[in-house]
Amino acid sequence: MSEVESEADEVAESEPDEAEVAEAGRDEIWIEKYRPGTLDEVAGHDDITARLKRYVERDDLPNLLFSGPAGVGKTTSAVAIAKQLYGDDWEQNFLELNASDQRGIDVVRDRIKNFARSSFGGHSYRIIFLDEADSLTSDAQSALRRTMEQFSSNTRFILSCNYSSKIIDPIQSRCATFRFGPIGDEAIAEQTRKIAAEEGIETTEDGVDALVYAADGDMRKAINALQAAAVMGEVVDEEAVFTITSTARPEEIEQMVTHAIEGDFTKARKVLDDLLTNKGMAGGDIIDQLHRSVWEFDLDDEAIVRLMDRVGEVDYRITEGANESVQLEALLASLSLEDE
Ligand SMILES: Nc1ncnc2c1ncn2[C@@H]1O[C@H](COP(=O)(O)OP(=O)(O)OP(=O)(O)O)[C@@H](O)[C@H]1O
Repeated sequence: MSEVESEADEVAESEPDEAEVAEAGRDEIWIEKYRPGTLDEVAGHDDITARLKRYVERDDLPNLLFSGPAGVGKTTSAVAIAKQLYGDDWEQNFLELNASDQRGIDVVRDRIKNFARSSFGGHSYRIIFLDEADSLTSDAQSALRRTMEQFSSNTRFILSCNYSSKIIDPIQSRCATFRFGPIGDEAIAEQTRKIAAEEGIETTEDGVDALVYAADGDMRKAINALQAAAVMGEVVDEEAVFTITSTARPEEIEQMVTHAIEGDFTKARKVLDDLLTNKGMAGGDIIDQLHRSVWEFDLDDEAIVRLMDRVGEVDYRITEGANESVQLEALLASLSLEDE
């Protein structure tokens, strides 16, 4: 194994988590240090923040439902609303709960009731932020709906979830829904450049592009990757970012698919093996990258259709627990056979 490979192997074994990032010599986790404090600072969701600001200005907040993928600013926006409404008192008037609390929904309900019964600082309502609301069963959601009604005079709920379709209709109809999409590339690039400048970290242009690519719309992922890469070396470049995030370069994915489509299964399998073994990538992530990149490859329409068909099938099988490398090899094998 070459030096570069063994180095890649070492760092790719596990993606650094937030605690490791903090331990690695930095005082603070950057996602917290640079969490926007106001709605104006929330990047990439101008329409949403403009509407939320109007509620705050009128001090007239309805119940809210925030839906969208991880790391795009749902919690951040809820906290910003509380900060803008309550100023220094915001922590006394804002309760953050996780609906998937290990101790069960009864504990969550009790905490909601205790918080909603009390009042603080003469405000007419307090805010309860319930994260992962879509992890509640329909029965638990029905109970939550009754609690929302019971305390509607002095409490506003902000529910956060990945999929609003998993929230029962009676709750949806009691909330104003905001769909937070993945954050745009430009907003992620701008935020990571800003943080790097404040931290005195040098980034190359291809390093920022790699952060944007690896983050795939998730600002938390981009900032964590920047911090982890900054711990690794002087300059945050493409190499550092792809290594630290266990992300394949788009060229590697293209190479793998092209070999397979040209009928050279052995070469295609070698690239796959390198991604799984040396770069420590998960099969599901390779499928995600394949899915994202297909349109950028120089393939004819028929090849794209065939590939997408296989990607859908393999994605489903991996999600259901099938062996990742068997599935990916089978995908490459079927592409290789098609050409004959
Ligand atoms: N729109 C954004 N603008 C600026 N920073 C952001 C934005 N979204 C996320 N971040 C950064 O990522 C961190 C995590 O974001 P946040 O907790 O708001 O994500 P979330 O959408 O609530 O995700 P989850 O569903 O996983 O809880 C923030 O502390 C902040 O540093």
